[in-house]
Amino acid sequence: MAQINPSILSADFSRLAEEARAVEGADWLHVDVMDNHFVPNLTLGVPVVESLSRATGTPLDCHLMIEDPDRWAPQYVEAGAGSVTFHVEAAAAPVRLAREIRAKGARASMALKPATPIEPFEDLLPELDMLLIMTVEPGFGGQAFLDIMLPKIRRTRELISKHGLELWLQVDGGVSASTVERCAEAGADVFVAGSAVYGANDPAAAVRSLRESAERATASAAWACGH
Ligand SMILES: O=C(CO)[C@@H](O)[C@H](O)COP(=O)(O)O
Ligand SMILES: [Fe+2]
Repeated sequence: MAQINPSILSADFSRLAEEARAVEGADWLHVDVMDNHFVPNLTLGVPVVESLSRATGTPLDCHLMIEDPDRWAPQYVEAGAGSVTFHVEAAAAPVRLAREIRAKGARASMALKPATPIEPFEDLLPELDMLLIMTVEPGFGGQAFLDIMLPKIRRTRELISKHGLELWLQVDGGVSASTVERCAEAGADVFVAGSAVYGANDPAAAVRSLRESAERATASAAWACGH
């Protein structure tokens, strides 16, 4: 079952609660936390996540593009996030951190920037509930999808199948009506979409349409046979 997670980064920050409610029916609300160190952009932090979690019934999928996630990630669980993603490039102790996120009651997820390969992290996969493959350089919404990431999505799906894991495979960056099917065919099952949802006249309809396209592509994909 394909999941669509609208990214609040493309919403109007002066009306966050309203914008969160505009995508009710989405599986998760994707919240991009940027610290202007790990990426050259600054967004929001723990107090805003706390308020958002009270303002919407949609669970929060927090994507931490920050340094020192070992210190900060647990605070996002306490603030109400249902899923917390840290970047492996920034984490000092990714296994310990994933275990701590899970122990606090959230789904633990690890992200890879475009130039970070999956292979060195094969043994970590059982510690995770989701793996995020960035399909743009992290930092900004509205960038063009990097189709050179498709082989990495494919290889990651093969590793997940090889180990018989339930792990979700998320793609983030440039996901739209014209790229979602290729991501689904390659093996992704969770799709973050910022500009493709909040740039649409009807964001909730955009979510439904992306989900339909992803599910159609998944149904005919070799990786999903018997999934
Ligand atoms: O993490 C990020 C960017 O760093 C993303 O979540 C973007 O916010 C996705 O926006 P679009 O590429 O879909 O416009
Ligand atoms: Fe993101």
